[in-house]
Amino acid sequence: MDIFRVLTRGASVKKDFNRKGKSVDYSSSKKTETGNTPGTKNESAGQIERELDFFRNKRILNKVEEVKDNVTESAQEETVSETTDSTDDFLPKITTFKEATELRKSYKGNITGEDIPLPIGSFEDLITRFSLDRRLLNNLIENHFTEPTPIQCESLPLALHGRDILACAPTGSGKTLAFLIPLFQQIINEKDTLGLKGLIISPTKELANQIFLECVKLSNRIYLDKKRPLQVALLSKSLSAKLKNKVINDKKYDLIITTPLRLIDLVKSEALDLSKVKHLIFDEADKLFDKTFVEQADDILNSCTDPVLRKAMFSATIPSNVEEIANSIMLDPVRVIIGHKEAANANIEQKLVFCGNEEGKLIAIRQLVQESEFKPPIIIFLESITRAKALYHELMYDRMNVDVIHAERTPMQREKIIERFKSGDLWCLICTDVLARGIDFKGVNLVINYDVPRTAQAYVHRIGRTGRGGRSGKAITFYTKQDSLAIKPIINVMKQSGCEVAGWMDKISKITKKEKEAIKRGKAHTERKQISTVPKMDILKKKRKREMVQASKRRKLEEKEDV
Ligand SMILES: Nc1ncnc2c1ncn2[C@@H]1O[C@H](COP(=O)(O)OP(=O)(O)OP(=O)(O)O)[C@@H](O)[C@H]1O
Repeated sequence: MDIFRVLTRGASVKKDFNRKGKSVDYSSSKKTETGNTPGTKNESAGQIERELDFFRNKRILNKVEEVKDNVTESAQEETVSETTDSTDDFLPKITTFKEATELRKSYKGNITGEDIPLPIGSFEDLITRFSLDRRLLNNLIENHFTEPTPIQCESLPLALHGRDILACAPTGSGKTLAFLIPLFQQIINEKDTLGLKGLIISPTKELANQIFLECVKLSNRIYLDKKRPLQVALLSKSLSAKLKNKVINDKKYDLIITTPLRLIDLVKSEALDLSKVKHLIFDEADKLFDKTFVEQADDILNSCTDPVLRKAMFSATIPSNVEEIANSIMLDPVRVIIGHKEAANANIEQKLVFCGNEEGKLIAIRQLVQESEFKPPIIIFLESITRAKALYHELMYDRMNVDVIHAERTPMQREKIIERFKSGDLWCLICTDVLARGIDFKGVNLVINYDVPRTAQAYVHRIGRTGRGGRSGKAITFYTKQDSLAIKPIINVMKQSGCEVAGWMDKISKITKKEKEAIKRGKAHTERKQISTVPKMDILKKKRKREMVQASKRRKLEEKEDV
């Protein structure tokens, strides 16, 4: 239980994103990641914390201490000071095209577009090249973000040069900071303009909330002038109401994070003015430009009327139709691809399990529970609310520590369950695709696709809830006879991600044109039999009993009416 709690606690579990595949020197530490001094807690927990404290090298701890000292001295100071210069000796700077090519080769970066700036080799590189605000750098280091990930190396200089960006990088590779860091710097640069300057659009409330929490970390102690802190808001129901009723002035905020519908509603009721927005970011862009959201995304674009509006789209999957849309709405965009566009995160071990039929899936999951493979925390994805509920009842019946999240649960219930899962009180989370995108649970060990996802993209995002921040993870996908077409795109993702694929899988993975069309039209997924281990005879007996009770009630009523 201790191990589980430590593995799943809300605090960051970070691993070096060393781009050259070298390991970091994890020398002895002064403090653990949570700030506890080793030895003050029980030994086993302390041991585990040390193992998970990936940033526990002397260099970084010294830097954090140094930053803390500086921050207390000058919390509201804006200018970049010499503190950072002392780090020049160990932090790489990219100054030539040759160095840039080498770096890009190391992380398989494919960057296309006109006048592409050099990537950065370190966060400190941003100081010399872009006069990065020291308080922003301090906040990064204090939160143990000491080295940029590949997508950050590329996106930061691009955004700070004011370029439109279409970025595709693996799940869990740090895309959030890739758009947040330059956005904060730009808001600081535009401090003389009052009102909303930046907008981040997310497809789900959960993800919007998570991005907001990252913003809170980054904006700590940043003031735009002596009295005015940089103001970030999550567009919640209550904030919407306050803005509508003019309880809050809409000029109060510099940056807002929101889901599309809530924003459109405010704009239509003229409670929020987007005409000064200069930075518009679509996180999970392919979702926001698919048929569910595209109209709302279009409305948002039309409401942001500033002529120098900069746009950025980020996702782990960017299908070609989204690229076309991006090219039509962006100005000279730069396309950043890290790794293979159609692949899953390489840190995830992927596996397919044939279960024959629906009953076989329940047997398979119960078998997994008996085996060492079933290591919490675990997320299980299903294709519908009904099925998620049904599996929840089955596993509850087995006395498993499990809960379920889907669109029918209230925001409060969803929030509480997520908290319990993060803190380690909940071992196994069943959900629909509502949690498939963007959500950053630290240390999820296993993702189970109880139902084969409908698209290769959905698969990449679902399994991307594990193997995040440089950690490893495992994904198991159940399939039955009726999924013979649906698993073909999944096998192709596995191949692209470098997984070992058996000969028979390779053979069946070839998709004909006709099959491609069928998959597109949703024909690969026929209706599934309901989830239940109760034998058919028992279901029939129950049904007959229910009908008999109803018939008897009806008869009694008729008799009464006759009297
Ligand atoms: N430079 C960094 N150094 C260390 N950890 C980082 C860095 N950047 C991001 N992280 C951590 O990596 C994890 C994954 O980041 P993030 O959620 O931004 O991934 P993502 O690429 O947006 O994934 P997804 O595609 O699933 O949305 C987070 O816990 C984040 O705090």
